[in-house]
Amino acid sequence: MSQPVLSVSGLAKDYGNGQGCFDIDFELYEGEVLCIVGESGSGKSTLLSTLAGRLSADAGSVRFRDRAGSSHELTTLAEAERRRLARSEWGFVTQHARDGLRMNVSAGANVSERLMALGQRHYGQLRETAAQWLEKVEISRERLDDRPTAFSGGMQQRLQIARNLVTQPRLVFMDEPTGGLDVSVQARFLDLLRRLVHDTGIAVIMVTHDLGVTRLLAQRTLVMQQGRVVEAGLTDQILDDPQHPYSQLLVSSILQA
Ligand SMILES: Nc1ncnc2c1ncn2[C@@H]1O[C@H](COP(=O)(O)OP(=O)(O)OP(=O)(O)O)[C@@H](O)[C@H]1O
Repeated sequence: MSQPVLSVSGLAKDYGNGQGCFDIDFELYEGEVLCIVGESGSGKSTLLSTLAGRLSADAGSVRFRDRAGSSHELTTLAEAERRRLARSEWGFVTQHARDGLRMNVSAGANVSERLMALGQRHYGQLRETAAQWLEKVEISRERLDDRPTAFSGGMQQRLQIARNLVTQPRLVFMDEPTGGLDVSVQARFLDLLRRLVHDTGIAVIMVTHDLGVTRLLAQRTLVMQQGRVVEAGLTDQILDDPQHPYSQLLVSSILQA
């Protein structure tokens, strides 16, 4: 088996009030989608932000293997290096598009920004790559010069995906990317995401409340309660035969809904 993209051991973020995330261990491989589920306040977003270096860790290790095979310890990475990796090797898709997009520049500029940050300067090529990525996320290339404010919620989320995937990252963090979308738009968005993961081989770590999303996308799932992982394993096993009482509760509450 290939080396993991991410190896996490003993990771903790302690807000000092007993809240945060603690003793987190897992590995993530290329092409794999891992969902983090759990009730509100269980530490899912804290874990995601700590993994991505947006919050500083208080203990443990997060080792990231880049495309060239070099390994980086993310918990002690210098800020400039973290920014470089964040632009080139990973992406971050937020629940609210306004947090992940630049709303007052064009869709094309949103998609090209990361390429420009990596040194691409040829205007015609940037525009063509941006147009191709809009089409990949099912937005007409005619909309290249429109601002995201003129897009629907589903289109904005698809634009965020294009903005993040254009640099072919190894790993994409997603925080409730379907949270603000209505059900029919969600289904189409999830289909697209599944196809892109399959085609590009990216690894994804996704926080979600929605076990339907987990079932559809994730090979593996972490169940969190009060800042800790109470159950981890294959998604089908966790959803069909949960072992921990809290996972059983979570699954049965969905079945009853
Ligand atoms: N900056 C902070 N300082 C202190 N406590 C915090 C801070 N941010 C979050 N917390 C607490 O840490 C716990 C975990 O929060 P977090 O946002 O990670 O949970 P979550 O599982 O993502 O919740 P939700 O599903 O509602 O987004 C919560 O009890 C929250 O109140």
